[in-house]
Amino acid sequence: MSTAKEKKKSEVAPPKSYTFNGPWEQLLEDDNFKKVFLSDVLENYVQKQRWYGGKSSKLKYIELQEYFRIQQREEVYYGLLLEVNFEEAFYQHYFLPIAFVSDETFAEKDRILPVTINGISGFIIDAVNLEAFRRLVYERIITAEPNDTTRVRYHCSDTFRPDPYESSRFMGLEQSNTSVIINDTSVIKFFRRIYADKNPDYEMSRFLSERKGYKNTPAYQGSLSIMDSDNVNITIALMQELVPNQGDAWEFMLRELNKIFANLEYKGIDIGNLPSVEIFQRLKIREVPPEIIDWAGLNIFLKLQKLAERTAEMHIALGSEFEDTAFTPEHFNGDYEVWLKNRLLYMFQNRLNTVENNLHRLEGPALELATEFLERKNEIRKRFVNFDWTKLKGERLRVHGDYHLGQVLVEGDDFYLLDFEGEPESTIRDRKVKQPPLKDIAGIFRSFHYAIYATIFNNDGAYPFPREALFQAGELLYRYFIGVFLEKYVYLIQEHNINIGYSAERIFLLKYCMLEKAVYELGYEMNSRPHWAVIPLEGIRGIINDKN
Ligand SMILES: Nc1ncnc2c1ncn2[C@@H]1O[C@H](COP(=O)(O)OP(=O)(O)O)[C@@H](O)[C@H]1O
Ligand SMILES: O=P(O)(O)O[C@H]1O[C@H](CO)[C@@H](O[C@H]2O[C@H](CO)[C@@H](O)[C@H](O)[C@H]2O)[C@H](O)[C@H]1O
Repeated sequence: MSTAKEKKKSEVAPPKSYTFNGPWEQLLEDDNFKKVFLSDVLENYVQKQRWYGGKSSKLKYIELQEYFRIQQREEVYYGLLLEVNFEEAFYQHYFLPIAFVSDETFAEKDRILPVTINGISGFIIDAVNLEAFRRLVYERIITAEPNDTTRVRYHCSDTFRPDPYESSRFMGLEQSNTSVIINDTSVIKFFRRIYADKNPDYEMSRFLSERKGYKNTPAYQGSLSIMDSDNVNITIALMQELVPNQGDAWEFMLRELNKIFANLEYKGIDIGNLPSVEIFQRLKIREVPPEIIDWAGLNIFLKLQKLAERTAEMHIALGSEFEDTAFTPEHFNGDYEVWLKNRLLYMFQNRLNTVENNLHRLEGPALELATEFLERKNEIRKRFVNFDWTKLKGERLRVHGDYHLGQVLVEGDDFYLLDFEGEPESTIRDRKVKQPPLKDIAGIFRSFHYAIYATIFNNDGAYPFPREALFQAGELLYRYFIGVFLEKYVYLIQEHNINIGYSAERIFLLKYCMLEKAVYELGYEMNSRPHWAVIPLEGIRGIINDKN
């Protein structure tokens, strides 16, 4: 491994190419190559990648944490685990598979460094671009030995009946990892940001689909992991069934909401006269007033019930384990309370700081709300401190952890739940802590609220009503959405003896987790799309103004 001292940057100009007089299979044993490769060459490359998560920090230097061979017979690629160190005194790990290609047509994308190896000129590129690499990984997974104990481990699920390799292509969607589609039936997701542990997406996918037979997530088919020098199992790639779909539930919800808001004019609805309902009141569809059904249509409520059903089934599966301690349910206790409060107070402080430092980037209602957020900081902090485990009787389970409409695929009238990696900001250990399942419910409710506000903001002027009236209609609709969802969800959860507490406990946890999520979102938006910060700020105000 090269040292930080060796890597003091930018004293020499970046090399234009590298010559190695040995075979490709020995390239990474050449210290000089590593020095050149890890210099500005890789730094410049990495910082341009979509999957690079350090864009708001200052890169100091890159070290090669581990490397391993991804190999089948004579065909060899390298998997690199890069440690990216930042000026701000933290680091992140990334996975980069590399290949050597001499034919330029294979190196149209993601060229990292021109090299000459044993007299043959070519390029080092990101291997994911090569069909041969994707094929090799697929074939190694489907032919994996049942109990692979080698350092580079491939695993194939007993429940998977693979076909021989035929084709592969990039998923081509906006994402933080890199997914490729194999044979139009499987998806291999190469994790880019790597954590020194089993990835929760792998753990949850395998647990839910292989062990519990939960049908509404893509079936686990296999994986690639490595044992690092400390004997820790690190997930590198996850292979799952490709679920045919018509897009995600976020896009679906935005389309539905646009129709619902357009109906206000089209159906001549008097917003001030629409019947109201208590927030968190459970509602069967027949209890939703006819005026609301007439306005929003029955279909959206049927869809919400279906989503509630699939969500409840996920939690029922997650709450039904009695052997594997990574998944067995637990009760609230003092340790959890201390962990939770520490984490949330730290996050809250970080948000205050971010908002204070970025007030100048906000204007109009966002600025007003952000100022109110800062003024009411003690009130919000008190809400986070107000958590007393001795009053809570429900269970904690492994949960989705970052449940929102963008993590749900729509397939006909049904839904598939995806991406169990957890909140990008949390540490890997925190993501595996058992939480009240209502944390996920709070996540999806925040997403309903987001979708309602995004519809109003994105379609400025499209609905001929004052903005305040649209907010009023939106808040009302939100109450009916969550009422219908809650009724179905709580009914199913209780029918399967998962203890999420009595009504007062449930409402306390929902509000607590919704405030947590909205404060989390405020940081996410300030960092990635400040013009959306107004949405979580509205959410925070709504939650703290509700005194019950
Ligand atoms: N198994 C799958 N079947 C169909 N589409 C999928 C599957 N896995 C992912 N997708 C699509 O790819 C997108 C990104 O996947 P996701 O797992 O959320 O990636 P990332 O963790 O990199 O953000 C999803 O929103 C979904 O549209
Ligand atoms: O999907 P990711 O794991 O990357 O989640 C992050 O990005 C999400 C945005 O893509 C962000 O979600 C927030 O915006 C959504 C609309 O774009 C909304 O549906 C969610 O409710 C809201 O939280 C998520 O918080 C973040 O972790």
